[in-house]
Amino acid sequence: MSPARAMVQDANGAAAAAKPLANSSKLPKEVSDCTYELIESVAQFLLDRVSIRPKIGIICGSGMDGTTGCLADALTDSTSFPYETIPYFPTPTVPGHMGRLVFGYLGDVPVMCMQGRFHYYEGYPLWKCAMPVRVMKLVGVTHLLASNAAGGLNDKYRVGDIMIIKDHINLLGFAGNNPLMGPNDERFGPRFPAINRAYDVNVRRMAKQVATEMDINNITHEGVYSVVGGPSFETIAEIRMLGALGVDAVGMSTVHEVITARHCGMTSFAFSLITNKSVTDYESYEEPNHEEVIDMGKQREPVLKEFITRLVKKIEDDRDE
Ligand SMILES: O=P(O)(O)O[C@@H]1C[C@H](O)[C@@H](CO)O1
Ligand code: HPA
Repeated sequence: MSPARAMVQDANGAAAAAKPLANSSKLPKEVSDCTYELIESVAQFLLDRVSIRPKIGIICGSGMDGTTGCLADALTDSTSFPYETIPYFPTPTVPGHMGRLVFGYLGDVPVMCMQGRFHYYEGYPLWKCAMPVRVMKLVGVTHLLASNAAGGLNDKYRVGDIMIIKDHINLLGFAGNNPLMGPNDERFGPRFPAINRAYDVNVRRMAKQVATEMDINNITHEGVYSVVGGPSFETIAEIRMLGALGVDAVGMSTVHEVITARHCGMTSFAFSLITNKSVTDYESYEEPNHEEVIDMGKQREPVLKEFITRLVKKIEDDRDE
């Protein structure tokens, strides 16, 4: 075992160690209070308590972040921080979304993993939803991998399929809402970042190789994701509009995280698990619901775990070259 590994505390130990400091600090209310220095202090809080130095940060979407069968459970030599023990961190309010930041090894690759994310519909502004991505950056993470659950619009997609995201339509952005709104600190990135190459072509290529190796090409696609605010699912007219815009899958997350990651120079990759088919027919009695989203996430969890583990390994090997 490497010296770095030997120093990692067990999950309970670290959580206990984290508690006293965290309770004394409240999440800032205004974006202008969420400064570089504040994010730096959160990153330092974590770095002081773990010895591994991950280059890959993972955000687990619905179904992969629950109390059972979560990706984070697959990490070895793990140190876990319940969100409420981390200074200035928000806490999730959605059933099925745990709230823990877990450091550990996926296979033999050091990673940090968000088990539970923050959504706009929970009442958090987008900068707050995406704040953990900046923490990852200052911890030293170079690659963000985000997963989500999404409704499938593309006729070829079936429930349980995987969609590698090649691009997004930021509907919240169209409505004048973006995680980068507010003062810009150039230490994170430029005022006007380009976002047209948000989903890294090289990592997407690796993900497709992984799908081939796992023999899951028949359930793997590449497509366009659109974010809506939620929490209500879409109307039929809205789904038809999104389809006409070229959207393949629709969800309520990820885009603000990827924008924030790209702004601070991180390489980004994201994929959707198609947990339900979007309803396009006025005669249909089908209704999307959160329970089916969680159930499908759990059913596909072994495949997704394998998919992410192999991808993380490829990214790490590629970084080393
Ligand atoms: O966090 P993700 O985007 O995976 O969660 C999706 C969107 C809503 O939070 C929820 C709807 O069931 O799943
Ligand atoms: N719409 C929006 N978000 C979602 C869906 C959906 O159909 N399924 C899972 N998350």
